[in-house]
Amino acid sequence: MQVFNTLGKRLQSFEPHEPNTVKMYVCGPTVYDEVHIGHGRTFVAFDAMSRYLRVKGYNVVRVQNITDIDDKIINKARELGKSWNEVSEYYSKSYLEHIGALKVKIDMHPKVTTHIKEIIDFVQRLIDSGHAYVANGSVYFDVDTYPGYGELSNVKKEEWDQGEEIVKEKRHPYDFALWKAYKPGEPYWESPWGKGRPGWHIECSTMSTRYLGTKIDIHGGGMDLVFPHHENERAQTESLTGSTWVKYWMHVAFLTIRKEKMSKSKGNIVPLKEALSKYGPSTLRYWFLSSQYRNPIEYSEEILEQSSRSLQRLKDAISVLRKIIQKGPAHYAKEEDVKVQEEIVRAISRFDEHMENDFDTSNALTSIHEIASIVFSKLQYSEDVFGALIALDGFRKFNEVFAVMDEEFSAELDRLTKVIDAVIEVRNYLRKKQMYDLSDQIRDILSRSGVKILDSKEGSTWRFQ
Ligand SMILES: Nc1ncnc2c1ncn2[C@@H]1O[C@H](COP(=O)(O)OP(=O)(O)OP(=O)(O)O)[C@@H](O)[C@H]1O
Ligand SMILES: [Zn+2]
Repeated sequence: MQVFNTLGKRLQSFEPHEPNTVKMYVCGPTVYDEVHIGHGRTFVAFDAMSRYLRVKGYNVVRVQNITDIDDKIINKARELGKSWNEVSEYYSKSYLEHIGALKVKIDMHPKVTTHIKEIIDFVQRLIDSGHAYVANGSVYFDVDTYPGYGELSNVKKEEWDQGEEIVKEKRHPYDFALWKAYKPGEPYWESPWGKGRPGWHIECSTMSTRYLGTKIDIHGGGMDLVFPHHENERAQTESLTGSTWVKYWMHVAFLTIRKEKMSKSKGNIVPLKEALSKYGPSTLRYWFLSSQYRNPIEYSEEILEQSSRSLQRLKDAISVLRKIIQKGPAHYAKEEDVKVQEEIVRAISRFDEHMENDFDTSNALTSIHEIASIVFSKLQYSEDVFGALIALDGFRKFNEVFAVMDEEFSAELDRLTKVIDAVIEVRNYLRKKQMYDLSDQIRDILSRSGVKILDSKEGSTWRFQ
């Protein structure tokens, strides 16, 4: 499998440190506003990667932090006249709820404020090893002590002035804060350097090494994090451990709105909770994954409606397949059927090939639509049960990665389908006996439960509305 490494900007073959385990750390949100669909895009991208890796047999451990103390949280609390922790607690709860509703599986959500001791310890070790220095109660990382600085982002340190308020106390303008000295009115923790709070970058180095050890396989986030955040994380961590920290640096392109990055600070967000209630998790995931993660996506209502229709087409194909299978029994496949079966198998292996190519969910999805086309143009008429079983398996595999049709593959649904089929059979009998009052009543009852019956001369079929 090939993955694109931001470090070196090239495709590399994927070989995790340990043969069966993938350790993944994704930078989570700063919780001062609602989680939005831009976050959704990035978090779902890593979710699909994890799911695919799990299908391949890896044990994936995903850690994603919550930044629950930061300038932006403090400012928001001031604006609202609330305490900083009221703000961060409210938004982190909302974040966890909605990212869960989006079916993003994260194993651990460590928060900065419950890891202050570990952060202080990390900073102290950087000071002890000569990579950091104390100035006026703050601690800065001495960038000149890490020769690899700039390799990840290709940004020259000399060209970067962090724009800190008190630059004078830094040895170089490009040094960055590991620990910020207390300012009146701000939250603080006690430390060997006096009262203060952690800088932004140090939290991810600390929490990642705390839970995943000193070597991780995938570290990622949105593209905006390459510089300075990940460049700084890398410098601190590798200075401390003395060895390569991350094997693959992976970054997701932006979700944009009116061609601009969607972000809390720009005030142009579509909250995830709104999008979830309007479109549901599956349509959102489908849209996010219909582009490869390194290509930007532009938000519009039309694109979501179109995604919903495309997804429905896949679900309709599954209904056709289920009917063919239920109808059975399997007959000996004709030559034509075998050709169709082979076509389906080829489409399924193309799905894999695209996923193996840097998680190209976009082309992988195209292969799945090819199967749907085969269902509608061929299987529907040939009613070849073997072909239908192969195709259904392809859809199942697709869903294990995309998680957009979970209802279609639940055991519950299997049972429900059988019950509805039985009711339809009774109704067909009633219609044959011209007992239309009763059969109409059944149709109305089913319709109220979201089951739409389609009558034709040959009999009746049904689908979920
Ligand atoms: N529009 C977006 N598209 C893709 N990923 C995004 C987008 N916005 C944020 N992310 C990613 O989500 C994670 C959390 O980001 P963060 O909390 O900084 O969000 P934000 O809205 O950009 O906030 P801010 O405006 O304060 O920077 C990061 O990995 C970030 O790269
Ligand atoms: Zn981070």
